[in-house]
Amino acid sequence: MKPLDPRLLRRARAARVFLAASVVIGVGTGLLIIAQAVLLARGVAGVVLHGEPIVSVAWALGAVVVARALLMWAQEVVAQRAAAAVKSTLRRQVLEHSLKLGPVWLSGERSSALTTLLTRGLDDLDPYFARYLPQLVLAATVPAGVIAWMATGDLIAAGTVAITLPLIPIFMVLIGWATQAHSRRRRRALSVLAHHFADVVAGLPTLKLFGRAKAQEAAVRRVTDKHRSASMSSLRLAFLSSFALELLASISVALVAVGVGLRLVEGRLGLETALMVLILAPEAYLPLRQVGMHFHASADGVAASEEVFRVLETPLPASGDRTDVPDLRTTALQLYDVTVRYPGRDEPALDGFDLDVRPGEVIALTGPSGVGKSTVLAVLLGFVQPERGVVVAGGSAADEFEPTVWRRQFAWVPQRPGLRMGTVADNVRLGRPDASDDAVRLALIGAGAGELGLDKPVGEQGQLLSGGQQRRVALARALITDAPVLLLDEPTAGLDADAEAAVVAGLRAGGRTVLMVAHRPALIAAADRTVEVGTRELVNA
Ligand SMILES: Nc1ncnc2c1ncn2[C@@H]1O[C@H](COP(=O)(O)OP(=O)(O)OP(=O)(O)O)[C@@H](O)[C@H]1O
Repeated sequence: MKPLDPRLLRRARAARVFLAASVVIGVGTGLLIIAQAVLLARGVAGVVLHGEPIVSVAWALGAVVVARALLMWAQEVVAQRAAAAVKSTLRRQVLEHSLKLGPVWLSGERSSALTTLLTRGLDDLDPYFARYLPQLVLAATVPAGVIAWMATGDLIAAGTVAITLPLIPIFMVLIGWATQAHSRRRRRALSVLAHHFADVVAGLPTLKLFGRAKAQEAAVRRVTDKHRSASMSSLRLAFLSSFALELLASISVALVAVGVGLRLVEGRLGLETALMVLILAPEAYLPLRQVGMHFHASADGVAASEEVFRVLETPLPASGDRTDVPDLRTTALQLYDVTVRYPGRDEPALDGFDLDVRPGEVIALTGPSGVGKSTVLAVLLGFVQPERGVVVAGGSAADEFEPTVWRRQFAWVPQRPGLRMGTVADNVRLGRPDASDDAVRLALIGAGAGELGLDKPVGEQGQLLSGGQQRRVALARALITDAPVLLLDEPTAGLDADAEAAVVAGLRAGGRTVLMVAHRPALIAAADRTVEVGTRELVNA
């Protein structure tokens, strides 16, 4: 683990500002530590040797202590602000980047891992900024200053500190290597735990129905045990490494003290200098020891930021920047020899697929489950990059166009409707935010959902609506857009015959181009043309 990931500085301006402020505070702290030691040594030596009054030194010492307290407060404020700003910057960047990577990249386990990362995961950066980084800066500034000052009074003591001090970072690096693997293991266990809980809670009704709810207890216990033992071994390592560093620092200070004592007795060193060296010696080791202490608390934060960078460094699919997308109301759309292979799959999901979509046509894509029908829609939307072949509109390849502008030509109803919490009207208005109530009502009627009130509440992921209602609201959301092409993935699955008939009528009424994945006869019959995916054959309905 690198002490400071340069990517963090590159990606988050707040981290750079924070580091600069920390260096200023670190240098100030170093100077105050030296001033404090000098004043203390002078005061004690003055009282002991010459019986001088301590008042003026005490005032100066008081001022130094207050100044140190102020610097610590400033460091705390700067650190908390920086942590909050960096977390929000990284969250925003990860969200934006994953949106650009698209729903296919996000699908499956990745979405829950990302949820853990963006919520609880990034909060682990708090101790990294509040404790670890400031100490790291102090470790880089204070010992150097302290040794330099010591050298002006006692070269041998300064030399002893300079030789023993590097042992601490060497030990820290060794401990760091061991910690890194532990921290990763703990993070993985936490992620598995989060997924497992989410899955069990989401699937509780099903598990109860099949009498498997009790069996989950054992599984949850197994996963939590793994997490517990990973956490315990991290803690064990943290305690052990603190002990090792403390021991090393104590022995080093003792070495300095013995040398100073001997030279003092032999009369080669004055009392004031000896006191100053003795007060300063522990201060030289302290920042490094504390870096070691906070290192473990911050390791989770660094692991989280590494995951953030893994997402941010996932290359975006190549895309063009042309914004002159042809209007698909009047322009045909073609797929030539499109072959798609998902990462990690040997078999292509779609193999040499051709399709010619004329404006205003209603086309049904049919074929057995898993043959690649949804993949055709994903290719058209630019969510999946074909390994071979091309999508063409008006003589230009689709990937020459800016993806968001290209996607404005389409309204998409995926297999999972993806509704959000709010009301039915809120969800329909995602298609057109400025739509009037009448327009929303019309879209709902077009989707065969005229009976749904606009203010009917919708829960998270469409809860509080039936499966069929969710589909029809998602369809209304597509119908209310003015996109010339509708891409519908089994839009009438789960609907009764009447609702299906209403949907079919609604689709045809708009006069738009429709490309729909269809299994049900009523929907297939409503199409102008049926295309069997996976056979390269066109069958006219
Ligand atoms: N994100 C993905 N990662 C890996 N493989 C995928 C992914 N999405 C789909 N596949 C695979 O690609 C193949 C085609 O999937 P697709 O969803 O396009 O089929 P489909 O014809 O729409 O199926 P269905 O009718 O069941 O919805 C399947 O074998 C599927 O397992």
